Amino acid sequence: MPLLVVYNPVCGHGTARTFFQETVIPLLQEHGHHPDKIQETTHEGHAGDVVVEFLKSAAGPVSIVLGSGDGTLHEIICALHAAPSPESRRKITFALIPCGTANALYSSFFPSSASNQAPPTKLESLHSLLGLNSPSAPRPITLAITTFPSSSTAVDAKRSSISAVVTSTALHASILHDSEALRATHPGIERFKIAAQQNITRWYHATVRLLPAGDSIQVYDRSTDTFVPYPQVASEVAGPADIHGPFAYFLSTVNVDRLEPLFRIAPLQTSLPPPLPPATLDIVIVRPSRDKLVKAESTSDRELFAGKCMTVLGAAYRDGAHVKMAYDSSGEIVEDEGAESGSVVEYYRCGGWEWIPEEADDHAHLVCADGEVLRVDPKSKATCVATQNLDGYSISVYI
Ligand SMILES: Nc1ncnc2c1ncn2[C@@H]1O[C@H](COP(=O)(O)OP(=O)(O)OP(=O)(O)O)[C@@H](O)[C@H]1O
Repeated sequence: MPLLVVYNPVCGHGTARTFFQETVIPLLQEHGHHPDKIQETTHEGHAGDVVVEFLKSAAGPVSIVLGSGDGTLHEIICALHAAPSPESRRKITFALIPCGTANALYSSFFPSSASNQAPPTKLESLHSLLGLNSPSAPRPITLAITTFPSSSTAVDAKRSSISAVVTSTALHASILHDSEALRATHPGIERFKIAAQQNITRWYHATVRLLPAGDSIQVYDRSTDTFVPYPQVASEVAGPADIHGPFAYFLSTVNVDRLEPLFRIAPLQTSLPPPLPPATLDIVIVRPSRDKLVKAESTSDRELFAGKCMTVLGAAYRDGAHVKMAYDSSGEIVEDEGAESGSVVEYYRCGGWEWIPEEADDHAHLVCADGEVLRVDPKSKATCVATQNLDGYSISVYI
């Protein structure tokens, strides 16, 4: 099978070049795999161009050894979507080498946990390509396609983006927006925590419309630890369901239960894995209106709720404990409370969503797709839909 090796020398702590030259390429050669092309990226967007060019010269299914974070994989997938689609179904299987900052896809497929006898190394996916791990089929990945109807007539107006990890608005999109400016001084995940502190008191004004997968929208019921049909579509005709803001947190994931090795924000992706098909995404929402101690959108109430948000996000680092949190009768957050108290986190599984920001709220117009930050046009919306079919491509990861 044709083999391409691509690595991004500047992602994460900038170690990919040394790791590829000293470890990855020698290991491939030792096992009789001689790459058709080895390419170090030289600029933003380069990885996508390299893959599209390679596919023109290589017939049939291809393997790609990719040394990067999630953002470079995102660029490749977007470049495939922008390129003319193949006439026959094209299979692309990635061996991921986690060299980036967050490496959400890799750390979800090869998780670290207290119970791991031997923590995963950076070579697990490559070992599967080489047949050194116990045999398992490559895992097809679900993609989330976000489209932005544009009022702009500019030729280069960006109309869509595709995520293999996360699509978000609200706090998470603001964090990714602000953290990019901190990359030079904070190359590790601490830049996300600094940006979170800068944005934690903000609320985002929008309406979310949940879109069914097939005819189903599901909501997590923490009292039974199962998904149950979302009430508004239990009627005969399934239709969209609206959730009104303000929102503190709104995020959806495909494929991943975590955004960093220990930040398990969508834990049900692995504890209650979605059956396929149809393709679905998991949505995690935190809204201040569910907290009875929040009376108004005042500075003091936003500060009060910021503390609750930090508690929720902190619990995500404790193996996804936030999905079990509830408000007790005095409005304080407790864990594993009985069914009668209200969940702090709303957790949905469905086919997609629409985010319709209020025009006056500038920050509510930001959307993050795997680290790329885009903006909803005034009076417009973003629509995100899960799929396993990207044009003529079938994309998998060696696990
Ligand atoms: N030679 C290069 N010089 C500058 N930027 C580059 C180069 N090669 C790739 N890039 C850009 O580097 C950016 C960061 O890459 P990537 O997202 O993979 O890593 P990361 O942000 O460190 O990790 P993660 O996405 O997992 O948090 C990408 O936007 C990519 O376009």
